[in-house]
Amino acid sequence: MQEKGTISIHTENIFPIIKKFLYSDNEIFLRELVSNAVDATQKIKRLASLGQYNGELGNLQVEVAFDKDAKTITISDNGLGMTADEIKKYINQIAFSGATEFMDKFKEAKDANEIIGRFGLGFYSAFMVADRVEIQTLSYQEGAEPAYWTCDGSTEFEIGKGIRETRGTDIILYVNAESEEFLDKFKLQGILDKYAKFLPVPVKFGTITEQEPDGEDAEGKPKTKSVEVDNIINDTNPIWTKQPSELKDEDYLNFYKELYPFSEDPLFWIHLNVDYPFNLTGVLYFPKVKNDFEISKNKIKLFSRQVFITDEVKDIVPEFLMLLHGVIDSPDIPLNVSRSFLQADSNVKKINSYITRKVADKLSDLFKADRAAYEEKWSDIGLFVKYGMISEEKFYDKAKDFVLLTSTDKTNYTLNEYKEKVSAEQTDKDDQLVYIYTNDPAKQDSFIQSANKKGYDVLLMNSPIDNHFVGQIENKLEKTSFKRVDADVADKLIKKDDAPAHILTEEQSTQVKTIFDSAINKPAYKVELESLNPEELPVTVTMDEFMRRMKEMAAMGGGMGFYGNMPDNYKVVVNGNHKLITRILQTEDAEEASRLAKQAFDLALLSQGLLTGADLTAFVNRSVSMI
Ligand SMILES: Nc1ncnc2c1ncn2[C@@H]1O[C@H](COP(=O)(O)OP(=O)(O)OP(=O)(O)O)[C@@H](O)[C@H]1O
Repeated sequence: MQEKGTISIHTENIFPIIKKFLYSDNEIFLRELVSNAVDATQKIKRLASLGQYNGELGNLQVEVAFDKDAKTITISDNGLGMTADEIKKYINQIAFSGATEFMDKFKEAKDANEIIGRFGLGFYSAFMVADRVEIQTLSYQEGAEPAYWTCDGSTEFEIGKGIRETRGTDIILYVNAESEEFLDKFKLQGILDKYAKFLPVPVKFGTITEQEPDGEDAEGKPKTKSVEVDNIINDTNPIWTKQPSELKDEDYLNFYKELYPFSEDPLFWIHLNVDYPFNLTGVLYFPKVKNDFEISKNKIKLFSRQVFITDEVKDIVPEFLMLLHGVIDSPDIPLNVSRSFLQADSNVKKINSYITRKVADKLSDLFKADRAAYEEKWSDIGLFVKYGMISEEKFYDKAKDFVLLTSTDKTNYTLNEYKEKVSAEQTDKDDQLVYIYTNDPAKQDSFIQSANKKGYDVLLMNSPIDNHFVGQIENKLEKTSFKRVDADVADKLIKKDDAPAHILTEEQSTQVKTIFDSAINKPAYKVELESLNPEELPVTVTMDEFMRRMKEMAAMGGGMGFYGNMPDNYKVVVNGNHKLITRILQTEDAEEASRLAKQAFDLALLSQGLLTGADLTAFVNRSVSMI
């Protein structure tokens, strides 16, 4: 019995399109065929468990082999096999039931994944690399005859009696001239490692040499001999398929090493396991994140029933968790559809919020269970937490209880603890709490010391995300504002009614202002006289908090272009109550008074790292002449 026929498709010839269009992604043919083979073995197992197959199951396995001379790649399985009728039904017809739709839609598809899965063309991806494909198969059904099918990529096929003697299927690809690169051990091994490493059925690819004990030598030392054993490329039972109770920390760490061989150990992990309302398993790791986000991104691998699909999980995992590593496996994620569809998919949305919740719960547990250990990890996880609080409302609601604020003396506080700590000293006359922070403790040291002297605490906000984070919590917390420690002199950071009295008369104040204005002689620096604590520095240079934030936003492209174009403006606060100012007033020689003023101003600049170039040289020379 041999039959020829035409594949039932309404469109002339689909293969040239598949081949040409999908060329860049052509390695996925192996994923598709190996997955079909795995499915076939799982189906026979299922039939056996349902009592619909009573024969020997044998060692269920898939094998990938290649023959460089014959230019073939063969994917074999001992699954359920197909009868000739089933080939006609599943290969000839079913595959192309969507062909018309395919022809309409293929133009908008962006990659091979999209087309192949969406139109049930898994098997036909073989034609991306093969001139001719042959099936040899024997069905599990009693009395079934072996069947054979072949097709050269045109719409013509041939079907007839096959030669396979045991249950299962061989798919033989006659590799085309452009795809001979696939006839290579390392190339195929690489593709299998990528897509098939965790398939649930053993996949054999050639053999490897192992050493086996072989008695003892003449001196009684143990001997070994080389034996060829099957090279099974996959771990059929990866940790995410197991129950957390079966696993030890070591198992998680080993798995992490297997996925990311050159990475440092992760901080901790979350085992995901849901089956309702969607099905999802996986393990997500918190890596040690360096300040460079980008290199840590895109490390989560997405699987569907243990078949690797992609490491682009952008729409499935919330943006702020893109820094996590690990695997997610879900048959419920529509893998083969376009981006916009994925974003609108309700399962994807649920998965997204499930992951967010699990991560928040894990952090909360860690915080509650062992505060000290949590604080130790804070420098690494702080980034996730803050990023999450900024980008996801739901996460903010949970994280507000375990986010930590770190003071310059390295003590950590929760939001509530911090409020409690500073509210007595740092509430201003309008009942607003003022949190003071530094983004550069070395540069702002003199300001920090002045603030501490006044009994104020200064928070450390020097991670790349803190700028945004400050804005976010300021919005959320009631009656609370943030001021960078150098936004004003310490006496003025928090406006209270108890300002020290002026010791200068108005006339004297004007006189001092004139001396400083002419000594400094720079339009960007505006001199103002304040009556501060006599202990404070005689001169301080500050930039207004509002102005500075606007300029920072403009620099980051935040739409504050107007502020970005403004020149830097500084306030030069002269402490009228400081004894140096009195001395300047009493100095009769105008030149000497100006020199003193200039010296005090330069010292203020120096303490902030603002004194550079010729100004610095002039300062050094002046200082030398003064001592
Ligand atoms: N190795 C095999 N053993 C038994 N049946 C197979 C084998 N390969 C393919 N088939 C049959 O051919 C059908 C079509 O396969 P194809 O890969 O084109 O689509 P699919 O597997 O149903 O869907 P998709 O690959 O898009 O997930 C399969 O559903 C299966 O019934």
